[in-house]
Amino acid sequence: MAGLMSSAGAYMRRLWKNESPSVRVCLFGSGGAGKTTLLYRLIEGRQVTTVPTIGFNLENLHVPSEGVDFEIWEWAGGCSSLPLSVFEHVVHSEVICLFIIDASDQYDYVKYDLDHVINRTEEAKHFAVIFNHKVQNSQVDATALKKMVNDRIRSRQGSGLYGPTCAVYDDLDRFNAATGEQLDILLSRLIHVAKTNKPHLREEPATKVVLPNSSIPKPSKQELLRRIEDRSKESVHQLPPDQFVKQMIAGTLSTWDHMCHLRAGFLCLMESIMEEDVVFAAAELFLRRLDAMLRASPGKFRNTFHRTLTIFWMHQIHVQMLVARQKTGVLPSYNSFTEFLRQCPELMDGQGWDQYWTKEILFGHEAREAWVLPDLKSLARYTPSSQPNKPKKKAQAPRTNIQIYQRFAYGIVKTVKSTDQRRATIINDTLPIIQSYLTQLRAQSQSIGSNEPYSLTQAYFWIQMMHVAVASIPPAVSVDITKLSFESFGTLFPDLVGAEDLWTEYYTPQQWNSVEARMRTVLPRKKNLPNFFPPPSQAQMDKAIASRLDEKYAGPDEITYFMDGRPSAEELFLRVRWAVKSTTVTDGKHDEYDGTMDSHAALLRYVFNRLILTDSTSTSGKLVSQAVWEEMSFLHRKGQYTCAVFWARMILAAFARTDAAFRKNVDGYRGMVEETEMEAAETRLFSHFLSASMELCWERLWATYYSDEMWKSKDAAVGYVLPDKRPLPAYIEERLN
Ligand SMILES: Nc1nc2c(ncn2[C@@H]2O[C@H](COP(=O)(O)OP(=O)(O)OP(=O)(O)O)[C@@H](O)[C@H]2O)c(=O)[nH]1
Ligand SMILES: [Mg+2]
Repeated sequence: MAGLMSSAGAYMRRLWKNESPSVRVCLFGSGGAGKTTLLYRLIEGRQVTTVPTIGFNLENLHVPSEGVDFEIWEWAGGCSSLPLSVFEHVVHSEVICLFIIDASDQYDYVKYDLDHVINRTEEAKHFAVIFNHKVQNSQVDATALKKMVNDRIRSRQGSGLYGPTCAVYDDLDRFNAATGEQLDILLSRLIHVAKTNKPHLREEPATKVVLPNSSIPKPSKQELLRRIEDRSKESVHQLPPDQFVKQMIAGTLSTWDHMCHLRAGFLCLMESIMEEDVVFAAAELFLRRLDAMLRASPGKFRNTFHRTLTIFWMHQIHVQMLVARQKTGVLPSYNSFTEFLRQCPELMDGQGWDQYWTKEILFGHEAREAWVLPDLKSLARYTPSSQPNKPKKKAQAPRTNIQIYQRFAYGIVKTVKSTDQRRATIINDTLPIIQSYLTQLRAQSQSIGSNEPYSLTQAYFWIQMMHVAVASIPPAVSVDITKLSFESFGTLFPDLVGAEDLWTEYYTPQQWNSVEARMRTVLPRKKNLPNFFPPPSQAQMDKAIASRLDEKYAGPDEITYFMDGRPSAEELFLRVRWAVKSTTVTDGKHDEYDGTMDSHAALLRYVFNRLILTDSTSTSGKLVSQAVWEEMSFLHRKGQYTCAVFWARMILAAFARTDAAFRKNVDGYRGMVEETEMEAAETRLFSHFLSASMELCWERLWATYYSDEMWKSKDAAVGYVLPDKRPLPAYIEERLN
């Protein structure tokens, strides 16, 4: 089992691993110290215009003459808010940490950042402090600052617990990141450290000392299994699942112990298993039930309302459910909780949280009310091991018009479900899109599709079929089709999605292929279109769930086109058109942003408008990234900081990828004076922009970079947290020009 589970750390290390033999350097320092300036002085050999770094910049520096390659990670200032995960995953025993201080800053300004970094880089190979003398020959006397920094570093080194070798490069008293003065000395020192083996400072290896949270010894596996056996004999655990839930809500359970918590959590997870954010959906369900229980019998049970702990346990149970699924091929069943628990007795240790949080954090007010990330160790994540014999699921590119119609039809039905717009409006708006898509495909290649021209009747037929299919899923079932990929949906209705000749039941070939049917919707001659289908069987539902989970937890070697609910090309194509259309009628409003499809499109449009109006080459012009950040910062105020950073970076990266022709059109747009002309041009540009980066229209794009646990944390709301799945694309302003 250990092989199946790996900690987030191990997963990220694999993704972020130093594949090349380059030496990693981490640049830390307070905001505005000159880290970015130093980075690009090294990389580009000149002074670049910088903006406050969002997240980090990552560049490679080759020094062929010395045979050394550096991989430099420059972190945004204000390191004291950098989360533990940065240090855990990026700093290891071969890493050089460089802390830059603006020599004109006060010690009070830098000390928190300095302490934060020192306390978290014990694994590093070398730790050095350098002073950036921004203003040369200035009156500022940095002697006091330098002394305090020296004292601080010495005391750390003298503590005997600190691993890295340390140096304060205060002899470089003219060092300047912008002009590059004394940069050669800094570089030669870094090269020297890179080429030197890590000195052994002490006899025993330098291990991080984590003070145990409690002195109570951990129960053994036998002990935990014994607890499970004992408790499961109690009447409360003999109750069938439905009864258990009923009695919980009614406040009539005989006890409310740790095993009851686990069972209630397990059942909530089973009910939420198809949700996109299973753990969070289940946690909310659990807390609602808990609340009902506490109200129903005031004083009977201890109030165990605690959001962070609830999410923690949901996460732990969920990981074990996925592990069980990988072992046996199926999810544990609703009725087999005790059996499930025997496979993972560690869940029975009610103190299990103490490896992850300090008590101070976990039992503070904030963690009780909101989801707060662990401060000791990242949560273990489920990463499926690759199974060489398992057939790989690959999305097939649609070959025939029917397959294309079906995918579009499914996209339409999903759109109807997930936006406020009326079905008829959506269909009317979408049919021309399908037509243009097919025309485009026909123009691009002769071999794609069946080469049949667009047919209104055919398009409409499949829309109707998909709609009826979706409507025949019983409402009580927790299958939310807005979260199902087309492929998973196909497992629910194999007779519909698999059967390309379904139309023959309704239309004669003559009618189906007639020119008339192309131009307008003709009604079938053989049989009326259906109003309902038989609902999917339980077996088909189970298959759809399995397919959805396979997609959601695709192994690293099968990161396919679906990865975690990524919409199909047809769906993205629709989303682009929708985004353009919905934002052209009414301009989006900032304060309504809630991350849904409609508000997301409005956000994109808003930022895009600002982007194309910002002429960074004019003297009065703002930097593009600055303008984007200004436009996004309302999200920051709304407590969605990481979200703001993420979309700012994604939009900027997409903008940086646009081609010369597009930029030229942007210039043309800026030269326009006529308002209506400008509006039309802006819409055209927006449409071009999104068509080139269709993924931007997917409001859950973040899910390919972040786990739900990271993204939805309080930490991500108030500050920037790093993606734990893969790094964001880098962006620097000047590569735009
Ligand atoms: N004159 C002078 N200005 C500098 C020097 N280093 C940085 N600056 C200026 O100081 C400001 C901040 O520099 P950055 O390199 O962006 O600072 P940073 O440490 O990356 O800042 P954050 O990313 O916000 O943490 C910019 O306006 C730079 O031009 C220097 O050596 N001399
Ligand atoms: Mg910077």
